[in-house]
Amino acid sequence: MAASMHRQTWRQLMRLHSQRTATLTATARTCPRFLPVAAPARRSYSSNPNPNPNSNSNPNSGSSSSSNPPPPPPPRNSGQEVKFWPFAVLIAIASGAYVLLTRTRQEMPARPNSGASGGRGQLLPPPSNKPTPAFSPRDVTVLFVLGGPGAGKGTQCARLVSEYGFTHLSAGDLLRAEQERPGSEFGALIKDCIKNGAIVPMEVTVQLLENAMAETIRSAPKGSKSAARFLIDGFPRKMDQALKFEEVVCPAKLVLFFDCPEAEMERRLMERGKTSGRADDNAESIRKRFRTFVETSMPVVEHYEKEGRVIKVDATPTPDDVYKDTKGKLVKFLGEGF
Ligand SMILES: Nc1ncnc2c1ncn2[C@@H]1O[C@H](COP(=O)(O)OP(=O)(O)OP(=O)(O)O)[C@@H](O)[C@H]1O
Ligand SMILES: O=c1ccn([C@@H]2O[C@H](COP(=O)(O)O)[C@@H](O)[C@H]2O)c(=O)[nH]1
Repeated sequence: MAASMHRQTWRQLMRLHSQRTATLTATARTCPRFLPVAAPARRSYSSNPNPNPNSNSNPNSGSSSSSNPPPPPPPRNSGQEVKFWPFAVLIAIASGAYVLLTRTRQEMPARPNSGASGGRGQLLPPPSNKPTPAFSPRDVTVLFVLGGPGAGKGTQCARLVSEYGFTHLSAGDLLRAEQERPGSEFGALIKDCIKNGAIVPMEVTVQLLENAMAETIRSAPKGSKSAARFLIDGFPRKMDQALKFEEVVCPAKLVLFFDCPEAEMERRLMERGKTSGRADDNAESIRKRFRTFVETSMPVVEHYEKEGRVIKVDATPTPDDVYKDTKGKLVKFLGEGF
């Protein structure tokens, strides 16, 4: 008996549900914009599927007889219209809060240094991406010394040091020292690059040079003239090194370029290789070094030539003659006693 009543109740509920769905679908078809808004449909939702509460047209309602099951239990809002004003109030509060928030955001100054120009706050200037060089060219003079392998850079630097009191820093020597330094994490990399005439990643070489310059200046007697004048030999050999060094270490005053034919350089290097003990003074390494020089280092010389910062010296004559020429050109460029 109880089970049969239960089944009846479910049947009624199901009928009710299909009627309601049919009404909603019909409304949506004729007025699609109602579709997403569920609330209006609820307005007619009452315990009685008949919109007219007095009507008795529902076959399952009205004069109940003992054969008819009792009406289904009313939904929770039975006998009451669903109250919409609380929703309206909630929506109004939420909208108000949203508008307020939007206005406040518009009035906030843009985040400093964000690059945004919107907002009414005072913006800080955008940060400069250019770092300040470690040494100012007002206090420190840097001359780059370039030329092919064996052109005689080291030979001429030694003479300038003894006559004019420059500090000579050879990038190759610094790399070889780093390669031999116990515990160096770059030892193997440097060794491999030198043997193959390849360029060591610029970060390593630029840092070694900066450290050497700082150490020279730090340990020099007060007022020492040579401590602040550097001949940077065999560097920069690649454009990225040139740009990086001038950006973070010190802008160079000029480039001293020793120009020498390959055949002469090869002859000198093969001769030097008899006693130098250098891993790259052999025919195979020399060939690779020449190639790197032409492809990677000459563009650096050309870059500085375009800027009018190159002093070119013919490096074929004897060391004495090359030196005479070098001095004369430096005097012209930098002045007597440079
Ligand atoms: N003008 C010259 N005439 C003849 N031999 C020279 C001359 N200048 C230098 N040399 C000799 O050539 C060899 C290479 O010279 P140096 O070491 O000065 O060249 P480098 O350009 O510094 O070479 P690297 O780039 O390999 O370090 C040395 O043995 C040196 O004595
Ligand atoms: O800036 C540099 C300078 C040098 N190297 C490497 O060292 C060797 C030897 O240089 P030398 O000037 O002839 O002593 C060179 O062939 C390069 O492999 C470098 O990587 N970066």
